[in-house]
Amino acid sequence: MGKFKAALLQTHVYSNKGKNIEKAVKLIEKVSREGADIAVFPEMFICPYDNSCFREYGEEEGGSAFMAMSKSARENGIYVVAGTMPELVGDKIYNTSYVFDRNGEKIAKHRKMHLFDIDIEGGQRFKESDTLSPGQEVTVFETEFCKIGLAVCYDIRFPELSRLMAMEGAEAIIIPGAFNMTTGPAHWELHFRARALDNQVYTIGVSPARDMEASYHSYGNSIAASPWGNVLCRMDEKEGYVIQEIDTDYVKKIRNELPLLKHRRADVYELTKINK
Ligand SMILES: NC(=O)CCC(=O)C(=O)O
Repeated sequence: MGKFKAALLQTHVYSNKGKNIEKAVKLIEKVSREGADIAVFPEMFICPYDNSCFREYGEEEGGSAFMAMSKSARENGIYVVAGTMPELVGDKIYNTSYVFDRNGEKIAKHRKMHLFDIDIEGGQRFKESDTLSPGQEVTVFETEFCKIGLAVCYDIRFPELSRLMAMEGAEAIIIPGAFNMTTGPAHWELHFRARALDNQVYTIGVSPARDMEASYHSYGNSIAASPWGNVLCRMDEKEGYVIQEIDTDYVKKIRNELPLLKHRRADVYELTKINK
């Protein structure tokens, strides 16, 4: 089974958590009827992307958003990559993405590893580390189509992480994200194409729609790039969705024709995970 359809769901994030969940459930139903195999939501799809909101909107694993996504995956027989939500663990908050299979079972969980702390003169400033803690795990999950890597937004800027996922067998990498109006126009597409090209994988990035009333202005532009480095689809800033076909046979073809991963000089350099 080499082909699957991924729905990139560029949702508007309301200040009402329940409304965001309700809308997500309806969207899952809609795209599954339209033939999608995997529904992908954006970073913080149930919560405004604002440090002052993360604790209030957050939940422990198994909370209301988690359960709604699991139930909806099961009822519609579709994989759900539940964007991210603030995960509460004691005093800590993680920016966490859960993946549910067609039976509604949680099959993966990625806590954003690289915290988004930037301060660009005249542009975007954000300090996730004021409220969030970093994850420690590289995340790759199995589907009947292929192995898929999972990371969150700023994680895409660290090529080692995508390379580790490719080395663990990922043929696609899914990234719920929320770039902004300073770095988005400059780097968003470039990163998705670069990680796709250097690892010969599909990359899929899903953002919230832009809301100029919000404190953080998401770039939008949800995107999929091919293992050849081409853009397959790219949205604008508005709410909506795209269903994109992914063909894992094409990954194998590109890797056979241009065997970059085989040509690595493992005798000269290496990349290893540190198990603490
Ligand atoms: N939410 C994020 O991690 C934003 C990352 C971002 O905008 C970037 O430039 O990187």
